[in-house]
Amino acid sequence: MNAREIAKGIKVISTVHWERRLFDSLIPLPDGTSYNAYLIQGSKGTALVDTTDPELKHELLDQLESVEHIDYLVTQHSEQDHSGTIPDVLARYPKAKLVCSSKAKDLVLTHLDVAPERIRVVEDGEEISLGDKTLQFVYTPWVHWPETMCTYIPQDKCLLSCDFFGSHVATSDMYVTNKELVYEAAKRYFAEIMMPFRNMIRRNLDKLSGLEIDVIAPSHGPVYNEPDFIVDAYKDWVSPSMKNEVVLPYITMHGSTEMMVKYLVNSLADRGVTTHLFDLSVTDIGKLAISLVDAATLVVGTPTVHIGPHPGVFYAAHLANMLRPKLKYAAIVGSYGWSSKAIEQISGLIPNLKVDVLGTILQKGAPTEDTYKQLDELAEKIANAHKEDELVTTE
Ligand SMILES: Cc1cc2nc3c(=O)[nH]c(=O)nc-3n(C[C@H](O)[C@H](O)[C@H](O)COP(=O)(O)O)c2cc1C
Repeated sequence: MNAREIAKGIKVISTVHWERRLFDSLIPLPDGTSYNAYLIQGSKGTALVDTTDPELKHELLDQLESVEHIDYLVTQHSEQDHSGTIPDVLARYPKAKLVCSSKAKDLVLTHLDVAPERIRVVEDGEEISLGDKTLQFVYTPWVHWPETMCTYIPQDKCLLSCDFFGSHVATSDMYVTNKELVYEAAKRYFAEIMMPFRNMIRRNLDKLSGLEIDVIAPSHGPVYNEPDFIVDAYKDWVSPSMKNEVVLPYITMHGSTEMMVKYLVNSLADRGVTTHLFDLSVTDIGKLAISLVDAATLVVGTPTVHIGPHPGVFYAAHLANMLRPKLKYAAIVGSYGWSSKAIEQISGLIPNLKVDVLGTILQKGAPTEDTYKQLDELAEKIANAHKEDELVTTE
């Protein structure tokens, strides 16, 4: 995209990765993504904040063709999708200083080919004046690496937020136009890389609440000219409150586990509980992560394979453990043929989840009338636990 002005003297240079479908070899990207760099031209100096993924470096360098001089190249986050083109930008502008947080210096030096003498470390709250524009640096650690910082430009009430508030959306729109799409993409991004640092993010939100912000300009996805939309969403995601929802990832090889989980979904629905059901053999793992942001209960469904859970369930259980969602309750259901350690092994995979186990139902072969009775009892326990906690149902 051509550089576009979000305020006088502040331009977004968005390099759009329309066709990318996987991020960090981990996060599915159904809607592609973009990497945003910001050019700030003050009366006495020019800064570029962040760069782009090396795959798209020529798009950024082309946009900088008309920019003769850069005094500062600010790197808010050292991950290569924003920092990978730093060596090329520094080579183009030999007098530019690379500005970063104290923790970022080591990451930059170990990940990129940058001369140490070109680096200027800024502390939390430090400012750099560009004349009629000021760059105010706000440390926001663990969004989602330890070194991350935001840049606030008080004259324009503009916050450059890097990954914080970002969304993986490839779009030609500069500002958010499709709120539903951006909400889901931002929630996916939060779920997959920021949820484990929920408490730190809450602290960072508190820190930013002291700033007057008209525009949030993230490093992925469109710019927010109505920042409350995304700030309120983040406040909700990091709040301790949970919803009257069950997340149910499962796998089946011959249908028995599937009969059990589908019965359970109906039984829960009859009791007013919403279930997000995911067949792990086909599911988008990002959707599973999104549903873990709000849910109170995790139910895992698995057949037994070589004594333990199906390998696909291993992955999902490990992911849930790693993402540390709010979750308060759990249960395990499934089918086996002759001998199983599936329940013990799944329990061992989720030590980070401080959950009350409301039931385990392991059926030999296909479900029977007694299995369905047990599933109704489990649904009743889950619904009662949610009621006692006064969990709300999503509208
Ligand atoms: C490759 C494979 C390995 C299995 N290993 C075990 C096992 O170690 N212990 C066991 O009790 N059942 C084992 N089974 C049997 C299944 O757990 C059983 O058929 C179960 O009912 C399948 O559930 P499903 O219909 O949901 O796929 C195995 C089945 C397959 C296909």
